[in-house]
Amino acid sequence: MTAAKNDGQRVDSRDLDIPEEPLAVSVLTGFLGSGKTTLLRHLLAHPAMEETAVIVNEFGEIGLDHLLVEKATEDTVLLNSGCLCCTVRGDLVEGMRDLYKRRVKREVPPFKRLIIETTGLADPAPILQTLMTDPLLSNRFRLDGVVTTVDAANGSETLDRQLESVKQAAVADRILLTKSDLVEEPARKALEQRLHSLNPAAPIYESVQGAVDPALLFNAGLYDPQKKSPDVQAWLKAEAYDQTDHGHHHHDVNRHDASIRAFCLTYDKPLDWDRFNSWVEMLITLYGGNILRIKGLLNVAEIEQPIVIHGVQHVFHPPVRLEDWPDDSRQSRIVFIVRDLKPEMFEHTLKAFNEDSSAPI
Ligand SMILES: Nc1nc2c(ncn2[C@@H]2O[C@H](COP(=O)(O)OP(=O)(O)OP(=O)(O)O)[C@@H](O)[C@H]2O)c(=O)[nH]1
Repeated sequence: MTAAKNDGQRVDSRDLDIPEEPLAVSVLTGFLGSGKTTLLRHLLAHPAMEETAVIVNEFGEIGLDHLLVEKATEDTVLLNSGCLCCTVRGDLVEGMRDLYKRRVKREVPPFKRLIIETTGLADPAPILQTLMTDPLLSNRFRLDGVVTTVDAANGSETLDRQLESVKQAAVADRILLTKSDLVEEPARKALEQRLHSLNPAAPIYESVQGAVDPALLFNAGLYDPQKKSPDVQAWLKAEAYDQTDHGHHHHDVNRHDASIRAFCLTYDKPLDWDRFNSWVEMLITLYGGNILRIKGLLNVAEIEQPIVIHGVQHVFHPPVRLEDWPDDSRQSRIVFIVRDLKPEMFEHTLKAFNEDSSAPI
């Protein structure tokens, strides 16, 4: 089969390398100077990271120069390891589409994984939303997870001063505590505890000079590519969240993270799908910006299999129907990370929408 190129030449589709599955994307975020580039350097030199492309969504300089050997195309460089790196100074969506196009046309090596390094000042939520909603990107890429670097030496102070850094830690699937060589054990433990209460489900790993096993940081999504099946328990980690005692959180109003709450709602009866959707719509309309992340495993009336939902602020992935329940429980479990909102409000409104027949649907 042939297709017309913009310049009028014909392209033989046998020349195209179209990936069979969406490519895994990991978002690497973390505050300025927290060690993102150092981590990338280490990761990209690891044999397990072959077939990786990196987009550095930065305005500053890229610190990967010593690894560069060859220019693949104008703004893309091939690293020693065979990985690919390009800098997107403008629009990330354009950059990703362009990189995908070049991969399909075999102009760059056939990478299977993409890491996006965000600028240190970024709120990662809009980037996650873009990945989930852009129609061209969401078919070609799937979000594997968010890796957040936190500087063990300055992390606590940064969390005090910069709301962005709190959000970066709150939406992480994996947290990497960097520069742990620079702090004493008690200070590191206190920071770990703080990060854990911000985001109870994210494992925290330590690293010095970016040294970490890449296997710990990737494959954080619902779908386990090794087993070729979803691993919903590892993904949801409902048991890590505060289930009942809403008073556990510290209430130091001078700390940004005092405003962040992570909790799990459970619901025993099957949910009415329309009512549940109306509830979510209500939450998004009224509080979208304050809902950093929602993940859920739902028991929906008249559907035997569980339904998985995943949202970031205003945006939701399309719900996924799994083949089977991960355990014997048929409870719906929804985990939230929110800002300036009370768990009780979620609990009461979920009940009202599902059980009060006069509630709007
Ligand atoms: N002692 C020590 N220094 C580290 C470690 N990791 C990174 N650094 C240093 O911290 C500084 C900042 O690290 P980068 O990797 O550039 O941090 P970044 O997050 O990419 O920084 P920006 O791109 O500015 O946001 C560099 O001087 C690193 O050498 C570590 O584990 N221990």
